[in-house]
Amino acid sequence: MASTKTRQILSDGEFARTLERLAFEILERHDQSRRLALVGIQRRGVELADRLRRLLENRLGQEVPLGKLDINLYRDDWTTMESQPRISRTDIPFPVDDSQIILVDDVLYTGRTIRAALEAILDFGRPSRVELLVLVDRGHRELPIHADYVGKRLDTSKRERIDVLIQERDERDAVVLTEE
Ligand SMILES: O=P(O)(O)OC[C@H]1O[C@H](OP(=O)(O)OP(=O)(O)O)[C@H](O)[C@@H]1O
Ligand SMILES: O=c1cc[nH]c(=O)[nH]1
Repeated sequence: MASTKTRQILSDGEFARTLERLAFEILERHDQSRRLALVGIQRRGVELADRLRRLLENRLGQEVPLGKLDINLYRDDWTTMESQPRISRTDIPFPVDDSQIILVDDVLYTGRTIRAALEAILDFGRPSRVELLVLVDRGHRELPIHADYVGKRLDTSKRERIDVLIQERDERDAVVLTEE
């Protein structure tokens, strides 16, 4: 049996501080914006976006709309996937036209999830701008996609896997690298 080695990349304290820094970076660029909205990609992007929303609302003193996106139907490997795509929920409860959207996901790897997410968002309307925030950018892009806000950049090998654990779903906050 192949052995696996696991290493913690972010502890719960580092995780919280990283989200606070990312919220400050958003505020630096979106000072007075009333058209700011967050969209989390299912699954853990949604919980991350919700954490960021609370941090932003505390600072801005105004509500920041939060949407959820399930990109499974937009995947470019849909027809070759062995199992049926898992359908969770898409809910965009704000007008997308002219909004400034920050798309939130846990890990950026090939970029194919983000490509699909952009296609999904554009089906709802025409935002004035879309930016990307990820907790971990692990490299190995297969498309010309980059993140505007990055929690942690990691040089990884393709044999490694990054898992983001989040309290609301996994009972603790952490980022873990597994080498197979
Ligand atoms: O840049 P990419 O190569 O597209 O990879 C990044 C995506 O992979 C993971 O999702 P996964 O498909 O594992 O589903 P999950 O979020 O439901 O666990 C992760 O949450 C990102 O959304
Ligand atoms: O390492 C990886 C690659 C894709 N998606 C993840 O969540 N982790």
